[in-house]
Amino acid sequence: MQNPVQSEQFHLTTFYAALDRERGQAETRRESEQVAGTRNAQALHQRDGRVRDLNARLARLNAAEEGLYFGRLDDSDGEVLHLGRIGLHDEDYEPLLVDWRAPAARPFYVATAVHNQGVVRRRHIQSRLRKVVDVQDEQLDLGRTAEGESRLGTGVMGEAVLLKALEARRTGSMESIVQTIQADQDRIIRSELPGVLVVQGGPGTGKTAIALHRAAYLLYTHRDQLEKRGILVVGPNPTFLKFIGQVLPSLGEDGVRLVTLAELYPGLTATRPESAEAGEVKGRAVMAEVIAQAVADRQWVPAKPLEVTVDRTVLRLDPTVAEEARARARERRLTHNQARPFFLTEIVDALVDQYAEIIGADPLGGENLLDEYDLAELRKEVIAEPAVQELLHRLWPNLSPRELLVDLYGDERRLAEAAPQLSELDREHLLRYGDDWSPADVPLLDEAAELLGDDGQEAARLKAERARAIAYAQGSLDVLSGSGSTDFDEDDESEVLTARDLLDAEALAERYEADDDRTLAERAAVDRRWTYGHVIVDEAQELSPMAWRAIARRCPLRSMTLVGDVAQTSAAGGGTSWQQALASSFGDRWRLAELTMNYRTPAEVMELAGHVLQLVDPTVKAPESVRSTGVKPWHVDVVPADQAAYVSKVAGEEVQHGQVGVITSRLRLELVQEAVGELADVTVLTVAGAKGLEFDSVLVVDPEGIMLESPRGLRDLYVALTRCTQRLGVIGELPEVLAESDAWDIRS
Ligand SMILES: Nc1ncnc2c1ncn2[C@@H]1O[C@H](COP(=O)(O)OP(=O)(O)OP(=O)(O)O)[C@@H](O)[C@H]1O
Repeated sequence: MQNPVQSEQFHLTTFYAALDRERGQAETRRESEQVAGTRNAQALHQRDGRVRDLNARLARLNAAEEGLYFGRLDDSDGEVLHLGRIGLHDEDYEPLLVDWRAPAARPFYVATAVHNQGVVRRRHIQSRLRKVVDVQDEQLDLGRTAEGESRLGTGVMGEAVLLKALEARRTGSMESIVQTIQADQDRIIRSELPGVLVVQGGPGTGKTAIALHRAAYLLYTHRDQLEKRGILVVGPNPTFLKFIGQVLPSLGEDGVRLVTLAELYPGLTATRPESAEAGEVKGRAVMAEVIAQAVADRQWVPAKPLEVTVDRTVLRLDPTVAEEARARARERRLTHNQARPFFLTEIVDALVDQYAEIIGADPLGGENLLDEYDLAELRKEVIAEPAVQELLHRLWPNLSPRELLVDLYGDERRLAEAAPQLSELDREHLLRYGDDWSPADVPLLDEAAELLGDDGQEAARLKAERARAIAYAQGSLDVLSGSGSTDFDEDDESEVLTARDLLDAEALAERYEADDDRTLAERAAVDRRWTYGHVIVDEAQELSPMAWRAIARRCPLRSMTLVGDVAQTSAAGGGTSWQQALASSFGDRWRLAELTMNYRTPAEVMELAGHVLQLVDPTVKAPESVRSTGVKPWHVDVVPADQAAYVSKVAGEEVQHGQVGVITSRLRLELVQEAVGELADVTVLTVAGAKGLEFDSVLVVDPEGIMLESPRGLRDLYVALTRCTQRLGVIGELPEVLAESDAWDIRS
């Protein structure tokens, strides 16, 4: 009998042959599509679509190259199922390899010895560069046992393979976990598409990994629904997005846009730093009312009549006229900028009437001497008068969201009028000058954009887009007519009209617009009103109520996955309970799933972090580590003056264990960064920057400082202590909560 490695090598070779065949076929089809000559615009357009589909298929096939085949299920009837990163067929279209996301693959992740779902053996196949390197079996029929079966009885699936993955050195990028997804994680990944799913889990429970695999699962299962609108993934910072950026491409999926909150509003990246207090005020739900009031305040009615001079004639605008015009414009329930022309028309009408009465008055007391033509001329004159324009601008200006906020933040009086519900101190936090933006401004800009509507800039942008499409289409037509003059053959497709016969550039542009060559992420990025088929938010506990409003707006269907840990909240405006965080945008219309196993942090480190968690919230249980390393965390108290140099020395030593993360207080950041310099494999960050990341070895520097420099400092310390996969060292004076623990290996 063949040994398992040999027999699986046979299968693996068959699957790679199928992969190569499919790849070859797709490439050949793409080539023939590209060289096929046609002058018919519609046929061209359809061909472009086919080429795009083939490119997507090829990208998926290429992404499946490493670890193509990783699992096998044998059932009691002798049926065998092979599982892989992608589905493959043989030449007769018989299934060879089942995509891990297909319903048939599910027992691989959820079958247990107690509920074996008919599976008698689960096999894990590990390969490298098309060679099987290891095979692990789990016997799931209770009558039999086999080597490699879960020793701990923890219900951990594929324990040996899992532990190998967890113990492996980190590469600086998150990797796919398709081979070792655990049953409780699988339930979340395959949870139904509609509704808001909140995934609460402590550090290292796999929330990020699961969220990304869920995106891949949803795109596979609901491709028709999701392909056009895409999935939005919101993460805490650019480093984090870089860290997770390879997971979905490695699963062959690209219909996803990854952003931080700072990039959510088109046309700006909001990176201006600001105080935690200002950020907190801006995030409050009440700011929606403040913005609405700020907009309403820009629809001004003067307290007394205003005078304006047109060609030496003084005209008066009565407050009641402005008041009534404003009421009627508001009744239309349009946005501020959309309603503006209706308001202006009434004001101009009133001024023109007055003007006509004055200058058209019959000295003999008869009827007004002006005819319709004269009135139209007077109207033009009134509108052209700069003083009238200025008056109209004061009464109801055309506003962009940025202008509204610049004016609001920069004017104490405006702030007091728009935000009477805020305290004076809160308003002081908002007061500032300039047109640069912090992440907390993004939801406010978005809110303002909703209420103001298009200020003309968006229309200008769309016009530019359209001009681009027309220019492109014109180019295509020129190429077509050029080729038509040289190689047109009477016999060849003589009934097919050339593009120019059928279409002009404008009409062709319309088609190209519908068939945009930019990626989904690129198109969505420039369109504030883009709505996604599904939204995933990572580190969701950090979001303020205003941020939730901006996110919810991007998914009117409310199909969302929100993953986070309310014990790790750093942001002053973030949530410390899901009820409180989500109430204003989702009420109680969300479902909760919880994760309790920690796949990252070793038990020795978690014991220490657990003390901090006890203080953060005594009702929360720390997640249980799936493994221990036998290495206790260590501590050295080094006086602040010597800390940076000491850290640099130790970080240099720690790199022998892999990627090193140095997490320090904001106060010490620069000093430590300078001391560490450009050491390879060492990253120096604050807790905010380390959110969601992990390293083989972590040095936490100045724990007391981390704890004291923010109102949520204890939670920050908890985050910092839980970033390592192997080793933790703490440098500097210990806060009491850590000093009391006996989980330490004390260094001198
Ligand atoms: N089933 C699994 N198989 C292999 N590795 C896993 C599994 N689940 C989680 N991991 C690994 O555990 C580590 C932690 O996962 P992840 O970063 O997704 O956790 P998290 O819950 O988002 O953590 P945090 O809240 O601390 O940021 C990652 O390296 C991830 O790949």
